Amino acid sequence: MSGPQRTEHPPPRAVHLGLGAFHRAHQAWYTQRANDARVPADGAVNGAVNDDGPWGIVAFTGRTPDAALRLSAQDGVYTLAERSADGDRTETVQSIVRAVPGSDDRAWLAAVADPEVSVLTVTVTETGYRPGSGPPERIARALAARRAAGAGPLAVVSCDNLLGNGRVLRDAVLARAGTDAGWIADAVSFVDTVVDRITPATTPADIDAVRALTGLDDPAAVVTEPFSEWVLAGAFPAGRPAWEAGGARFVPDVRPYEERKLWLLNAAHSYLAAAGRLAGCDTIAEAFAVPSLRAATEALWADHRAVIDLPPGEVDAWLDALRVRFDNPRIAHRLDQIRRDSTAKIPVRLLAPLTRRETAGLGAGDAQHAALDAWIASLLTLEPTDAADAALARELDALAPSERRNAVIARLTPEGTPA
Ligand SMILES: NC(=O)c1ccc[n+]([C@@H]2O[C@H](COP(=O)([O-])OP(=O)(O)OC[C@H]3O[C@@H](n4cnc5c(N)ncnc54)[C@H](O)[C@@H]3O)[C@@H](O)[C@H]2O)c1
Ligand SMILES: O=P(O)(O)OC[C@@H](O)[C@@H](O)[C@H](O)[C@H](O)CO
Repeated sequence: MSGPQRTEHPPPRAVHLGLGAFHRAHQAWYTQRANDARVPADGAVNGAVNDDGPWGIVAFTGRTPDAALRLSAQDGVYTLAERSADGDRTETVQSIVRAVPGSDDRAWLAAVADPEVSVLTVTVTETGYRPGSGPPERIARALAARRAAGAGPLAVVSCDNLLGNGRVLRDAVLARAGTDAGWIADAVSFVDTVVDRITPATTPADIDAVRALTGLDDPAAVVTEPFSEWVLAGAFPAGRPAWEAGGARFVPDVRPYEERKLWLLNAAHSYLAAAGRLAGCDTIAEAFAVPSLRAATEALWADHRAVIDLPPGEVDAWLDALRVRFDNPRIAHRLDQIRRDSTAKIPVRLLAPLTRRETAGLGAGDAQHAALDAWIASLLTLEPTDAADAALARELDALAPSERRNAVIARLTPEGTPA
């Protein structure tokens, strides 16, 4: 049986770091949409961006080469299955033109230094921005190579679940840039984004489902939900794909949208991952179907929405859609995947909105405290997923139960949470 076949050859004009399921379901899919919506050179796509040809992506893995090897074996082409509660719809994505193991440093530097490349997207998880983690240093070295090649300005687009992801990445890269810092500050734009599309890790059952639907053998297939959102703020000094064609929105400031997404969706995910696993559930849909967990999630949403700066009707509509997304029983988003590296996620998802409530004079919400307590209980009870979770669990274990929540708040609350 054969795999998906390439029929389009867009030239490499974008680079990605962190080739995983989400890049295939999100940025590469938006780029495919932009390529599909191409109009003659003098036309405009959705009235927003003049089209100047198709865009191909050279995508690098972050840590393990597996995704690059799988995708290379099928020339970068893969199947995306959109899974709703009623069924699956498949399409072929051809925007990734090369998939490269992250260990190939020479290819990495050459790709970013290519003058035809004008966008670098990044998905390296929350841990990839921790002090001392590899991606900022790798990006700084690649930007130095770009400067040396005289390849001109570039936009770097963080697509990870952080508050102010562009600013955080910019600070981390500049801190490692040495004598290139001045050039980077002038020539490289760091774009803030809100990214949203629930995309679990692909399973063998997903590959079987794609085979049954398409007749193709595709170990690089990705299964995702129909919902998708991308909100961006920042400059693209050398151009970009017409991502509006897939529904991306360009706004002056992403802050209210990122708080809505991280404090409603991701906060609930982390709460359900902790409390749901303790209750014996495996997936978000299972946990959200437990009445007490659903009620606690609704209470957490009530605490958080009080400090989200968007019209109430807009938040209502977004939450209505979110309930449908969480209820989708055919998206098996495993709680064990969501609770990975939780020490890096809780500051953004639970502690920043807690600080915001306090600075707004509302005080911490009861549901926020309950969610933190559930997370602490999960840390102390379940197998840790990384060294940071294990170290924190040891620390909390040595404290009296009544001291643990305050210790977490004191230790992990992010500095500079905007009031
Ligand atoms: N999957 C989703 O539903 C989803 C939705 C929105 C945003 N995101 C963002 O995308 C990220 C990746 O999600 P995914 O589903 O593609 O995961 P994945 O495990 O499929 O891929 C993650 C990629 O990041 C690399 N990586 C991980 N930690 C790294 C580190 N410390 N340094 C360098 N590279 C590292 C991995 O090697 C891999 O290439 C998430 O952490 C999140 O920030 C994911
Ligand atoms: O991908 P992570 O590990 O940052 O977080 C797990 C989930 O909360 C996350 O992937 C959501 O599904 C996603 O942010 C939805 O857009």
